[in-house]
Amino acid sequence: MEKLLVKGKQVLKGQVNISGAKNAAVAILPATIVAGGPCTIENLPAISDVKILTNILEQLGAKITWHDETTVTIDPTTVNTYHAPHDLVKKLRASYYLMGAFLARFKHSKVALPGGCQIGPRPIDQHLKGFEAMGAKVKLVGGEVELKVKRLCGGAVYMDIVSVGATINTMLAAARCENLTIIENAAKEPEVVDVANFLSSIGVIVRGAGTDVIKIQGKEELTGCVHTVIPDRIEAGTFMIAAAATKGDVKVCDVIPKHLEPVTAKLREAGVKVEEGDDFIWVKGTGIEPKAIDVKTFPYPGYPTDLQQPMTAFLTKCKGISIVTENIFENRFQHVDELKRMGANIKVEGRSAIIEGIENLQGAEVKATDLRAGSTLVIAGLMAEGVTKISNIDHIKRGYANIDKKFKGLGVDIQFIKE
Ligand SMILES: CC(=O)N[C@H]1[C@@H](OP(=O)(O)OP(=O)(O)OC[C@H]2O[C@@H](n3ccc(=O)[nH]c3=O)[C@H](O)[C@@H]2O)O[C@H](CO)[C@@H](O)[C@@H]1O
Ligand SMILES: C=C(OP(=O)(O)O)C(=O)O
Repeated sequence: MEKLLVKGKQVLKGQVNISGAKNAAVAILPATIVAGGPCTIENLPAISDVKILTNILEQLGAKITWHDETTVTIDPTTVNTYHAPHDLVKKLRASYYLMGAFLARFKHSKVALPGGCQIGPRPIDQHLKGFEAMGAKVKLVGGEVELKVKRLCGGAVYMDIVSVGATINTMLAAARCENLTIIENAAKEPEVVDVANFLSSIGVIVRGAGTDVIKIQGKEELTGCVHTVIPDRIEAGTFMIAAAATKGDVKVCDVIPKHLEPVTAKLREAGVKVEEGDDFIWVKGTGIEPKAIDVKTFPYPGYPTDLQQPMTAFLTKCKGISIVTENIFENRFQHVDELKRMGANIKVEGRSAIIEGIENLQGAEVKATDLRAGSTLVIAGLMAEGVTKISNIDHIKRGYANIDKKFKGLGVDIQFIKE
C-alpha cells in the first residue's frame, strides 16, 4: 500500500507554481462532448480525476491526443454512445457532467450516479430540475439516471440551492438548445465562469456567468477550440495555509489573487502577512504567532468549503479558541478524528468545529478520509513533532498534482512510500 510520509517541524520556504483547477478541468473535459470539433485543453492538472475522465472519454469513442502532462486534444466527433455505466463513473463526482453533455449532444443520456468525496449525501435533484425545465424526462433505473427529450426547449430554472454542479450541468445541456435557457440563483464560482468561457469559445452565447443569473443561447452547429484552464484556487489556498501553518515564507505563483480573497482575508485576520501581486500571493509567516479566528464556509465569494479542512489544521496551533462552521456539506469533519490522533484539541458540535490552540501536534499514523482531509493531514504533519504517515492517499491524488514534488520544492521532507 502506498502512503505519504511527512517529516514534522518543517518550515516552507520558496516559490510554488499552481496547476490548473481540478473543478474546472473535470467539467470542461466532459463538456468537450458538446463541441463540434477537436478541442485542445491546456493547463490541465496532472491528477487522477483528469486521467480517469480522459479514459472515460476515450472509452466513449473520443480521440485523445496528449501533447504533454497538462495539454490534451480531444476530438469528440467520434463519441458514439450516451451510456456511461457504474464501473466507468463510480470513481469521481464530476462524471455527473456526462449527463448534461450527452443530453445536449444526443437528446438522450444514461449515466450511473456519481462517486466523489463522502462529505454528505450530495443529491443531484437540482441537476435534474435543470434538465426537466428544458423538457427532459427523467427516469432512475437500477442506479442509472436516464434522460430523454425530442427537442430541448430552453426556459427558466430557479435553483433551490446554490450548486456548482447543477449550474454547470444545466449550462452544458443548454449548449445546443436554440431557445434561451436562464439559470437563476446560479453558482458564481470561478470554475463556472471558466466553463462558460469554454462554451463561448465553441460558439455558445453565455451571458452573466459569475453572477447569479446566467443566460445561455445555444446552437446545434458548434466548433472546436483551444482553452486554457484557470489556476486552481483550492490548491493555491492549500499552499497559502501550509505556509502560514509552518511559519514559512512562500510565493504562491500562477494564481488569480481575486479568487483567493476569502483565504487572504482570513489569514490576515489571524495575523499572517499576505501580499498580493498580479499573478502571485506571497505568504510571510516568519516570526508571527497567529491567533484564533472564526471561519464560516459559503458559496463563492464566501470562504470555500474545500479549504475548510486545511484551515482547521492551521488553527490547531493558533492561540485561543477558533470556531469553524461548515455550511455547505453535512459531513465534512471526518479529518477531525485524525487531527485528534495527532493531539489536536477539537470538538465537533453540529456544523461547527471548536478548536483550542495547543503548543504542539505529534506525528502519527493517520488516514485521508477524503481529498481535502488528505491535504489537511499533510499540513498537520509538517507542523507536528516527529513523522506522520498518511494512508488512503488515492484521495489526495484525485486533486493535487505532484504534491510531493511541490512540497519538496519548498524545502521540506515528504515522500510517497510503499508498505
Ligand atoms: C467536481 C466539483 O466541482 N466539486 C465541487 C462542487 O461539488 P458539487 O457540485 O457536488 O457541490 P454543489 O455546489 O452542487 O453542492 C452544494 C450543496 O448543494 C447540495 N446540492 C447540490 C446539488 C443538488 O442537486 N442538490 C443539492 O442539495 C449539496 O449536497 C451541497 O450541500 O462544488 C462544491 C462546493 O463548492 C465543492 O466542494 C466541490 O469540490
Ligand atoms: C469535494 C471535492 O471534490 P469532488 O466534488 O470531486 O468529490 C473537492 O475537490 O474538495
